[in-house]
Amino acid sequence: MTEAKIIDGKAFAADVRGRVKSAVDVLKADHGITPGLAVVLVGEDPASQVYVRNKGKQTLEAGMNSYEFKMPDTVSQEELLAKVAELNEDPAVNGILVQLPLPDHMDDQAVITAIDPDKDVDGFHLVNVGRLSVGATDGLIPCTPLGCLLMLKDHFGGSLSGKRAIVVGRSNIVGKPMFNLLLQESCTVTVAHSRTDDLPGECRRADIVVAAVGRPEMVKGDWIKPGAVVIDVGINRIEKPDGGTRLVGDVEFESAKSVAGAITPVPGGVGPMTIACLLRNTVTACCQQNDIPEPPM
Ligand SMILES: Nc1nc2c(c(=O)[nH]1)N[C@@H](CN(C=O)c1ccc(C(=O)N[C@@H](CCC(=O)O)C(=O)O)cc1)CN2
Repeated sequence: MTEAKIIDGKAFAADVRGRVKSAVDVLKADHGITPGLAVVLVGEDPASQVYVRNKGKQTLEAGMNSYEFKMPDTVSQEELLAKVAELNEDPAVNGILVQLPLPDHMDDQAVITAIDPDKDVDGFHLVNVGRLSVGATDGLIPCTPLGCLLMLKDHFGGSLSGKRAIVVGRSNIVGKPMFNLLLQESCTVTVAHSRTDDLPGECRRADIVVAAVGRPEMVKGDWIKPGAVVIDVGINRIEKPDGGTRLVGDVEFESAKSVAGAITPVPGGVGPMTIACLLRNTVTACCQQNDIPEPPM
């Protein structure tokens, strides 16, 4: 049997960033506008520090302005909300992102709700959730599901119409928006979760499997229909027998790749698309705020 095509998320993300840069060049040349992205980091979480650093670097590389705000984890929610309010009013800032997770004393939803929905480049605000759920075209779409969709559309040559898809996981950040995006593409979509009966059987019916459940290597190769496309959103750090650690997805890659038609690896699959789509959303937000057509990306 032939092995699955490995979908190279790093290369795909680099391509998206290149298109974003070209769009930014058009905005600068034709409209004299440079999009700006503000990222707020609260606390010292090492992984979050890396993600925020990469966001700033890639924003600048795309030719946009990057504004980074670091706050200690002792900061009060009121102080964070005041920063968000200031950024909402700043015309140089087209996109605002508060890095998650926030410290325990903060209410994530209250902070997200404080962001101007038109600057909510994470697509987490209830207004954007609502826009996505009714198929509105002016919403900002959460970056990770958007990245998955772009990879799927590329694989299938543009149309997903009629495909049977399963999303394993029902989180607000990935599972639910992924469901809405696939439904809009005229897929027949199942959302599976911890209470789903016969999860392997449900997966075996799907042409597209999106695994976003947060459990290391839960989806096994014999759950995959031969030739199906597997998008693995999981990023789980597990211990190796020698005492070190390694990253694995929610799919058992080795067994799945000998059955699937195409599969994303972890690392190097969906992960890099998250930041690329954040840059894309920042350009989208900037165009909407200035009432100018979005250059193709
Ligand atoms: N406000 C937000 N917070 C968080 C988001 C988000 O989209 N918005 N997502 C994650 C973190 N994240 C970006 O913020 C992110 C996660 C992973 C990657 C990535 O490229 N991962 C690599 C592996 C990295 C490693 O070696 O550890 C990969 O999968 O290849 C990019 C961005 C939570 N918070």
